[in-house]
Formats: sequence, structure tokens, C-alpha cells
Amino acid sequence: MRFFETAVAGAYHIEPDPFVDERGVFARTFCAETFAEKGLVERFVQTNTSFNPRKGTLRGLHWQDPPKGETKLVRATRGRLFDVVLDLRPESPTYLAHAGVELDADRRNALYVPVGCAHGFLTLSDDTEAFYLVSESYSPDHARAARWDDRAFAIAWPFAPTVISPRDATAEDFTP
Ligand SMILES: Cc1cn([C@H]2C[C@H](O)[C@@H](COP(=O)(O)OP(=O)(O)O[C@H]3O[C@H](C)C(=O)[C@H](O)[C@H]3O)O2)c(=O)[nH]c1=O
Repeated sequence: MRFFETAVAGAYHIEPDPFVDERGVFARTFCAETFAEKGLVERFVQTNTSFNPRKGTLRGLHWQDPPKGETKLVRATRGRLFDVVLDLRPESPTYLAHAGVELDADRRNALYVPVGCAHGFLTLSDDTEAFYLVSESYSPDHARAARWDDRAFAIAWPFAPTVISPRDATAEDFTP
């Protein structure tokens, strides 16, 4: 695995090192030892998957407040998606910055979203599936949302969503 810094401190775009032979492709997609060596979270307690039949589906931007903050390791296991990490850590040097990465099932790349950051994605093809490891269990009482088009963030999405939940579409303006 190769780790590339992004515009958000502590968030990494991860490219696999695939082993290709006549049978096909093998790639390690997570390794606790490697993650620990890099100072990243290496213990995950939940995995999530979301299947999105329509291109233009936007989920997010979501996070959980302390003490249920989540680190996420996100990949596309079908199709392609534009994955966004948004820094909501006031103490961070990149506070309110974001990074967007295209995750592609064929590339098998991933995005590491550190705790304290919001996460969301826009699907770039029909039948896109996201799969992600999460370091904290789900807690509705700590779940928070920010709006994809909030001017506080000026996120450069590839295009506007055509499918979005009422909760996400009406999330309140972010107040620092
Ligand atoms: C996240 C979650 C949700 N749920 C239940 C709650 C709802 O009844 C249903 C759908 O939840 P929601 O509409 O929040 O699903 P998404 O909009 O895909 O939420 C996710 O979207 C962005 C991209 C994320 O990064 C988070 O993982 C997560 O917030 O699943 C659970 O039972 N467990 C869970 O861990």
C-alpha cells in the first residue's frame, strides 16, 4: 500500500500494490501493522456498505461527535465515487479544509478519514457500492451532518447530486 497526503492533515489517499498473475489480482487493502507504523488507527470495530443504484447519489457529510468520533477507511467496491473528507477539528492546521478523491473499484484505492473529520461521497456511476471500516460503533445520539453545498466549505463536487436524503439536503449551515 502507498500512502499519499491530502489537503487535510492526517487524511491519506491509499493506493494498493496489486499482485497480478494469470489468476487475476491480489491486493492487501488493510494491515494493522502498517497502519500502526504510520501512526494511523489500526483497530476498527464496524464495517459498513452502501449500494447506490443511481449516479449522482450523495451521502453525507457525516461525522460523530466525541466520545464516539470515527476514523474511516473508505473504498469503492463497485463503480466509482467522489469521496470527500472535511476537517472539522478546530485545533487542526487544515481546519475547514477538504480533500476530494475519486475512489474506483477497479483501482482499489481508498481514503483514510481521521476522527474529527466529516465524510461524504457522490457516486460517479450507476450501481456504485461503498465499503468502509469504522473505528467506533454507531451512535445516533452523536451523529451529525453538514450540507454538501454549505458555503463555509466551498467543496468542489464534480456535479450537483440528483439523489440525496431529506436529512442531508436540509442540514443546517455550519457554524464554527
Ligand atoms: C451509519 C449507520 C446507519 N445505520 C442506520 C441508520 C438508518 O436507519 C440507516 C441509514 O443511515 P443513514 O441514512 O445515516 O446512511 P448514510 O447516509 O449512508 O450514512 C453514512 O453516510 C456517510 C457517507 C458516512 O460516512 C457514514 O458512515 C454514515 O453516516 O442505517 C446503522 O444502523 N448503523 C450505522 O453505522
